[in-house]
Amino acid sequence: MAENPWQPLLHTFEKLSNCVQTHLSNFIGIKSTPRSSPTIQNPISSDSSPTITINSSNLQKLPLKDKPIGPVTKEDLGRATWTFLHTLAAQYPEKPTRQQKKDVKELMAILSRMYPCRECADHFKEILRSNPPRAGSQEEFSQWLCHVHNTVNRSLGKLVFPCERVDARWGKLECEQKSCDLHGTSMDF
Ligand SMILES: Cc1cc2nc3c(=O)[nH]c(=O)nc-3n(C[C@H](O)[C@H](O)[C@H](O)COP(=O)(O)OP(=O)(O)OC[C@H]3O[C@@H](n4cnc5c(N)ncnc54)[C@H](O)[C@@H]3O)c2cc1C
Repeated sequence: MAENPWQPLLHTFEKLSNCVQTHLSNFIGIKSTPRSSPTIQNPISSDSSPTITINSSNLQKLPLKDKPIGPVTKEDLGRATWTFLHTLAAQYPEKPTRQQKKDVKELMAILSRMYPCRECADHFKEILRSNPPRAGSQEEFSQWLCHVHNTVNRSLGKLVFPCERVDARWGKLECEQKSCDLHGTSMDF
């Protein structure tokens, strides 16, 4: 049988319509659910796929990209910031330049003033006072960071992380041809 001449056009239209639907549902965010139900529908799921139901307890642990659009919580912000800091420490050069060591100290000082959670920033300032940043090498910086993260963990009643496993937990970014690596110096500063 001859192919329907409208088929390619219909196919393109269907793809376009799916794309608009996905963007609209991402834009709108959470679908409303009956008041009696404490669950939230995942806006990314479509009618043809099984419905993923997210409740308020597992919602907290979802990566930011999978969360329905809404305000960032203190926990989201903390996880994202620790990810940034531990990744930075994993990529920090073995032999940093004088400028890189200075930048780490400044970054921590700025975090302690501008971190967008007042109580966390004040707490971090106190921690820095008794644990000034140590960033003479990659190992020194990642161990120092692990230690200060544990200080925050303890104050929140969380488990202490074994710092000898920090390199197994946090690695360098996967970038082609090491294009993300930070370069240090071959000279001793
Ligand atoms: C600078 C700073 C100060 C903060 N201060 C406060 C505060 O005062 N009050 C408050 O309520 N929240 C604070 N937070 C947020 C808090 O630390 C957590 O990020 C948040 O409670 C979410 O915790 P979580 O259990 O998901 O794991 P997180 O503590 O966010 O850790 C993320 C992941 O890092 C790994 N990890 C845990 N500990 C270590 C470690 N020591 N070294 C290496 N990796 C580790 C684990 O795999 C964990 O899943 C702060 C965050 C930051 C960045």
